[in-house]
Amino acid sequence: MTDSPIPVTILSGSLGAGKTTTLNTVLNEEHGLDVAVVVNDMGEINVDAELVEQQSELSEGDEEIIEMSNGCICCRLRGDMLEEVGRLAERRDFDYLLVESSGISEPIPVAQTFARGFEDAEFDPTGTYELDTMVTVVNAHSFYEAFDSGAALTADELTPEDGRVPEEALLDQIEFCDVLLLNKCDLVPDDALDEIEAVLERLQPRAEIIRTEHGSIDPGQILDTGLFDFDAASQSAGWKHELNHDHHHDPQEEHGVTSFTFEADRPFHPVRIADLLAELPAQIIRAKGFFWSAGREDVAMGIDKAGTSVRAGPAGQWIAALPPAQQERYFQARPGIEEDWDEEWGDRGTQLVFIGREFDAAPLVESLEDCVLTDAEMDEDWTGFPDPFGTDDQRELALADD
Ligand SMILES: Nc1nc2c(ncn2[C@@H]2O[C@H](COP(=O)(O)OP(=O)(O)OP(=O)(O)O)[C@@H](O)[C@H]2O)c(=O)[nH]1
Repeated sequence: MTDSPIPVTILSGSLGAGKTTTLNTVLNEEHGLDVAVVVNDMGEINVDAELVEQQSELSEGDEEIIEMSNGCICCRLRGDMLEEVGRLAERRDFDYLLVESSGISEPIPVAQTFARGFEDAEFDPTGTYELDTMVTVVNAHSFYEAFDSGAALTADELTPEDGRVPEEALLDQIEFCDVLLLNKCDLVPDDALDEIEAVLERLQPRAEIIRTEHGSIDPGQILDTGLFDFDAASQSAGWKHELNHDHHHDPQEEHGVTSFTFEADRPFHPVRIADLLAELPAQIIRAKGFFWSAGREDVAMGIDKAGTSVRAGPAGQWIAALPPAQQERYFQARPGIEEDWDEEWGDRGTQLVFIGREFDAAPLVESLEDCVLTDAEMDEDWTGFPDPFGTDDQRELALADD
């Protein structure tokens, strides 16, 4: 074997989406590679690793499976995983590493672990491993059911360690990957698949979308693709595209999928916007961005809607609220910032992206406009407004089963 870095493919996706099935299919296909497998399962017993062992005819001894339980590789197990892959690398008797991450893993820390190492770990993977492909397996059937009933997008019942909900983990995984496998296509009618694919394209314009049944793919579609690019992946979320390119603020409708950006220079009334956010239609699959809530002239409020979960709360400081010396640093680091700088209010303002299906954007835009302060309210003392948003962090506003 040569000393060139060992390529790594990471498989993400919610519980039951078909990660293990895909893994088994790929391992059983002719791929001409000696593949080592690391499986991260959150359960006490690592069922997945057992399944992989039973199904993938390991008698030849050309595949090695490392099991990791009781934690998630994006959180507690980051160091452990590096230790394992470090141990594997010492032997170097394989030429490809395939990692199945738990359904609730955040893809960015997992990718970072391979691409940039992890400070507390003894093993530094850079140079030894090279992230090749980030794959997210999407359960087409859950999407279909969610579309039909406004139910959650994922059947995953585990809660990520940082208190996020599984739907947020799924959206993160969709928004940060190179290949999206739309699995369980056998359980969904073709016209619904077209619609799901249109939604996925809007959520993640950069990813290659492949429809699968029982994880059946050509191994070359996820092994040795050379597709991974950290910076490109970090910018690939559809909502970032919408925010960064102000080419269309008018609602864009295609294949039943609508997206638009809402902007305002004046603040929202805190109660009105909180009510609106709690009542966002189920057809809005993704909402992201920041807003100015009257009375909160120090912090920018953030919104994060992923499927049925909606969070809102303090997300960062307005540059205009920082001490002058710090402001100066922002001006230098981000030329062009002055263009949108208001003489009185600086960078305070609102920019929100909404992505959904079969919804009429006009009434929502109108409702958002009604949340903006009126001329009379602009002259009022905003500190007198009741403020339903918490002070700590973005918090859950509404859940599907509530
Ligand atoms: N009908 C149908 N069933 C599938 C398909 N892919 C997987 N399954 C089944 O769905 C169930 C879950 O599949 P897994 O591969 O274990 O899913 P996973 O993502 O690895 O799940 P966890 O490891 O538990 O998070 C299994 O019973 C599979 O046989 C598919 O395309 N169609």
